[in-house]
Amino acid sequence: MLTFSVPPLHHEKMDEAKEYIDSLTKPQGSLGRLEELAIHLAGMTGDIQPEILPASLVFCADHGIVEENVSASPQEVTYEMALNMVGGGAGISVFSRMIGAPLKVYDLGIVRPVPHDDVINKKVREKGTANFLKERAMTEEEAWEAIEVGYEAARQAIKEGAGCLIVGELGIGNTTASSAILASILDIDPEIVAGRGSGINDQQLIRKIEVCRQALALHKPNKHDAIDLLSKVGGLDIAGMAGAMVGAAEMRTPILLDGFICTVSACLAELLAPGSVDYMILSHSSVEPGHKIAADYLHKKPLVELDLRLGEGTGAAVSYPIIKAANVMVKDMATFNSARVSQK
Ligand SMILES: O=C(O)c1ccc[n+]([C@@H]2O[C@H](COP(=O)([O-])O)[C@@H](O)[C@H]2O)c1
Ligand SMILES: Cc1cc2nc[nH]c2cc1C
Repeated sequence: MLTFSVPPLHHEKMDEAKEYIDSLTKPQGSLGRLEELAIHLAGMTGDIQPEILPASLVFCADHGIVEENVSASPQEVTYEMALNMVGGGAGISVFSRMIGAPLKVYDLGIVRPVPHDDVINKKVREKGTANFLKERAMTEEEAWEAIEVGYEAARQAIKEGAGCLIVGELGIGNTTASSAILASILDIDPEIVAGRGSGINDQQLIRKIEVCRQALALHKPNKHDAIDLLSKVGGLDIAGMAGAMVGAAEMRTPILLDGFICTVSACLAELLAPGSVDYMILSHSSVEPGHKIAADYLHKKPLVELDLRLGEGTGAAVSYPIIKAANVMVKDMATFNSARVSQK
């Protein structure tokens, strides 16, 4: 079992960054949220002009709950899309290339062996999670193992030079697990958070809500305990992402959150290691209704709204140039003094 320790934000550096930003050639505050972002980056990294090279980490796994007809897509899509990701043709592949982020794809429990060296084999369960309407999704030991895979993946990416992590997922059925987790954490009816995922019909949505209700009634997870939640109604991909976030937060590395599943993982990361949330930036707002609810719970405001619902880390990769804009503002803009611009 790992024990975590997340450092607090560096408040002195945040004050220093604010003062420096006010000396740049622009009316004070005129770069709005970019200024807030630059101050936040300083607090996270402890550096007012940090290097924020991006890296994308995608955690893939299958979900036994798909037996309950809660997804629009066949389970094979997890396997097929993992290959597409490393083949360069998935959304996260092209957006990672666009921003110069190396992409690593981890298999935590895709139901089939994946015959490609670039899909990193870290299977915690050969057949993915169990159907949590009938039994626990996984054991507590397996939840820890999946967290550890993510934790080590983040540490490795940061050691290899990453200064900003894009954390994504792939797993048919994972919006059902995420809905159950979030409803449990917030003590609300699953109807409030469950949505259409990759595109289910009305009848399937009713079933998805009922599946979540019944699973929560059966397992009664402890909403304060990430391991209990993950092992009872979670997913290996969701656990991997939570571990990666904790690993990044411990190393003062900014984390760009993506959509619904990713943001639910962020809630779990905060349960595992309080303070992790300080190292997170929410990239966009997903169409999935639970995303806004999870974001509000974490007190996070999305940078952009593009009506995305793909997952994989795509919204984070697409939004990275905004973070980079905040970074070049503070690195490259002239000051009133250096450019000899008059100031009142
Ligand atoms: O990130 C999101 O907000 C998001 C919303 C809906 C669907 N997804 C993706 O779609 C898959 C899960 O959808 P589903 O309907 O099978 O639960 C999974 O692979 C996610 O990456 C992702
Ligand atoms: C094609 C496809 C790609 C995905 N990427 C993440 N979830 C997905 C679901 C589907 C169906």
